[in-house]
Amino acid sequence: MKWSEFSIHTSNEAVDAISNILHEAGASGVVIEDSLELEKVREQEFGEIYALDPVDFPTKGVIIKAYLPLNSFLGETVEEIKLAINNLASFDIDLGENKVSTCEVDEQDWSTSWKEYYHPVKISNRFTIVPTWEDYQPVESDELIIELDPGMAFGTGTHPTTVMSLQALEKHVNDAVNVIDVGTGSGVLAIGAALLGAKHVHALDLDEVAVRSAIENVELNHVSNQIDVVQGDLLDTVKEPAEVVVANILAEIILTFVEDAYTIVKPGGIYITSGIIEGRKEDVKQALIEAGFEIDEVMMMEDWVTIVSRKPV
Ligand SMILES: C[S@@+](CC[C@H](N)C(=O)[O-])C[C@H]1O[C@@H](n2cnc3c(N)ncnc32)[C@H](O)[C@@H]1O
Repeated sequence: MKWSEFSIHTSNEAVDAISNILHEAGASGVVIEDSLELEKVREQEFGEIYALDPVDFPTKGVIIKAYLPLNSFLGETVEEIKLAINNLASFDIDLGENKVSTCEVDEQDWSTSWKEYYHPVKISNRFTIVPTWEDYQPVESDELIIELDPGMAFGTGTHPTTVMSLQALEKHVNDAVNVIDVGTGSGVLAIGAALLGAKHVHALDLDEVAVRSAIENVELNHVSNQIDVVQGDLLDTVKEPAEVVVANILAEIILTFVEDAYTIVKPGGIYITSGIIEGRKEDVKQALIEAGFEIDEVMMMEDWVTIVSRKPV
């Protein structure tokens, strides 16, 4: 079968909105590539492992790739997608380079082309993200392996906002805590929390494609007994408070539920907010403090920020 490959060079800020447009246009999966990341990752080979050095990644925007079946509606669909993307500018969303290109590919080409790019990536002291087709053996005795299939949807798990969230989870999750993962996407953070020993993880996402992808990844990583994945809007499905709550969503969305988040974090517990573009850091910090949280740590990678806050006892 023939497919049309869309490559959209845009800004970090526009990723969620453009991914939604592509999903709505019928794309079966959307993959986000930091434009310099793949190049750097390939250059910095250390044996089988590729190291990500946060300070080494200048911001050049991202490339979003999506695949649509080649059929008689394609011309119309391409025009609709371009129009919808250009309309985002009227919501003050920076579109960066805003270059859209398409080309024709065979299914076999794109389903195997991922394999040239993605290799095991060590993203923190303990976590290594391994594509499903790689036969990887842990190097360290306490190393934790998260298996993901970047071809399915929602990226490789190596986006700065995901990496910082996993690094924060590594510090705060142990076998005494329950975790809530708001906007689970591929399920990568929920899986990470389960591998760190969390008693239970409640993972949720608004997007049903994300929910399906997360369920598949949870099964792939053999952590179904610790995680439930549901479709839900923000905290609607949350029944019990937890010691650790993580939300890797955009600042605009985080700001809408800071007070509700405060009620579902147990006293003494941790709230990890990620997906915050640098320009919104102070707004989110301020909102967290006003809701009653104390700021524990502010992490930065490229122009992304993760804020770890604590609910006082
Ligand atoms: C930036 S992705 C993060 C995915 C994953 N947690 C990670 O760290 O890689 C944000 C996710 O939030 C989800 N999302 C957006 N709005 C939401 C809402 N109102 N309720 C639940 N999930 C939402 C999106 O569908 C997307 O999967």
